[in-house]
Amino acid sequence: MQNTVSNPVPEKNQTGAGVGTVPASVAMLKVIEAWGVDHMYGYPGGSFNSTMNALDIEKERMRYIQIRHEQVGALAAAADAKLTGKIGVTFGSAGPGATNLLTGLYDAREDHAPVLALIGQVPHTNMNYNYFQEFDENPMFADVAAYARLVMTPESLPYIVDKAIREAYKHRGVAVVVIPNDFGYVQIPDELYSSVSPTDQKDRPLPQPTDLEVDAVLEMVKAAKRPVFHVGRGIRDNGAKLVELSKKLQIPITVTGQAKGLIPDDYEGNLGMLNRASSKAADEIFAVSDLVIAIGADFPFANAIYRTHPFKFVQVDVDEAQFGRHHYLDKGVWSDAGDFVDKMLVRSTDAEPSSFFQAAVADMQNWQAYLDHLLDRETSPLEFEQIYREINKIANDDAIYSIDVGDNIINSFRYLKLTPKNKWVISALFASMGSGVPGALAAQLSFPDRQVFHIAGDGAFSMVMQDLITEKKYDLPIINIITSNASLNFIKSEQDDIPMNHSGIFIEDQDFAMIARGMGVEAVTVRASSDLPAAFAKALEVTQAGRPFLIDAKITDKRGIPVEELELKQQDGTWVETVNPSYNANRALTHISSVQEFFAEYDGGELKSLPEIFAEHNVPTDK
Ligand SMILES: CC(=O)OP(=O)(O)O
Repeated sequence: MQNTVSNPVPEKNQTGAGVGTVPASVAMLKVIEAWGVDHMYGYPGGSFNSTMNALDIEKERMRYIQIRHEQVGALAAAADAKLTGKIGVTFGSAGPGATNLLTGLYDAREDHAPVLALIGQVPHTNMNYNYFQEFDENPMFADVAAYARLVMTPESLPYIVDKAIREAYKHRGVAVVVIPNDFGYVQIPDELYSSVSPTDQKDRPLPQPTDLEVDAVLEMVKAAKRPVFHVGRGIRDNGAKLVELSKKLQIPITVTGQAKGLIPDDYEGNLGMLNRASSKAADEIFAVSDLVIAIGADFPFANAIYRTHPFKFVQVDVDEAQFGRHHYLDKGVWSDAGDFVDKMLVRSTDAEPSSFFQAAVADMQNWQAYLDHLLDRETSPLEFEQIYREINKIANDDAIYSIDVGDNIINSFRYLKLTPKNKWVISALFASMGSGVPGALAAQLSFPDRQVFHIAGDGAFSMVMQDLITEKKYDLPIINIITSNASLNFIKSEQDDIPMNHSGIFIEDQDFAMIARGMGVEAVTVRASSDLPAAFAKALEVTQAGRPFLIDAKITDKRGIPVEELELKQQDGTWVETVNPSYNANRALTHISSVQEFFAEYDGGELKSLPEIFAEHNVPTDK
């Protein structure tokens, strides 16, 4: 009765090469391999040993990446999916191994990343007896997963995993398969996996815009005086076409967090991101726009930014369930972003040169000059800008960036110069602190020949720093840059913006270089900008030799200019810019009465207000 579930004891040294049969767990891995997956992240536990056995059998085809906390594995699988578009795979054993996955799985769900999570379960004969680490796992995953199933027979395991992968792709989300450990050892007929035939995801038919829809949008563009694009990750590799459209229709571009780099940062009409991580130009131009065309964009700050401005709103989205999610619709176009842009190019004629577009470009150039001026300074104690100067100096043109949550999101947006050759991974909607190390692991594993930067604050890094061990174990030559200022500085700024004392945001400073060295990773500490060139030269030397490196950059807790505090209103037919007083209630800036004072507070004497720039470009002030 060797092959029955009632006697699931594994044979030693199973090879998976039995005549016509194979362990169910091996059959499952072969399905996952057939979908083009070559590595998965996890940490073993007793309830997962049948799959660990299969991972040993399949080690030539499936690389097991041993992370040191399941949350890191789940976040890394999500990052794999965000970086490659292909499904990421992670696992955890029953009980705590399963619960530890949740943060990463929610991150995947929120950022529409297809992820398969395999969950260990006690042997089926022990289920429902309150057995060690046993609990009913499916209800817990019901919310995060688009598909969650408990495997009921060994023979169904390869099918259920294949189905789970299809569901994850279809919903661009999480699929969970819970596997009673004993089932994985059972020999099942090998045709149960060999009949699996993955579908090429690129062949998925995408909704197309009709001529009528595109013409209606073009009419709205003609009627608008200050149109703006807001572009998300849905634009994928069509950034160059959007630049062409932006020039042709004279419409400036703003982007979402995940779309950084998809439109070259050096395109003059790319104003960058909105809201707190924004450029001044993006926030200002968006605030005065009378037509927003959102293309493949999800935007978590819609209630703060979209709904507070009176513009007409066009939404172009590949997912018909997303329409109206962020703003009432003047026009919805159910379409792939690239196909929409293609058709807009074909059906439009060149717009007249627009003073509004020129003013948007000038506003961005003025902002860029301000940033360059801050980059060029020398500072001791170290401020954050010079770190970005050094990164830009040594970065390859196809470098990949994993940026953790906090001030580094704002600063990376402002100071890193990216093009579509680069890749960038963040935890955008779930904003999970601790996503930086996992993102870098995923980047270096999926793209072993490319340079990978990981930038994190001390708070975020200390949540996952044990996984420097993983960088070391697999010789992943990641450049880790920790900006440490013993403060949760992003949260400090939020507390500064409301009337409250600082509470709970100061954290113990650590010697992260010493911690890294303790884990076998070479590292240095820097305290002044003059230390940076040598530190980055060492980082290059070590990573080019195939080893990870860490720079612990001790920075001040200075806040970058909070451009989201600027407000634009029309008064007597002209635009007036002020600083929103409600932001300043509890800090030294309460005395500020003009935007010029506000700019000066942040070393921005050369910054111009938007009404000044509008005046220089004769932008009509009518409503
Ligand atoms: C979350 C947070 O405040 O991080 P940082 O200190 O890096 O800004």
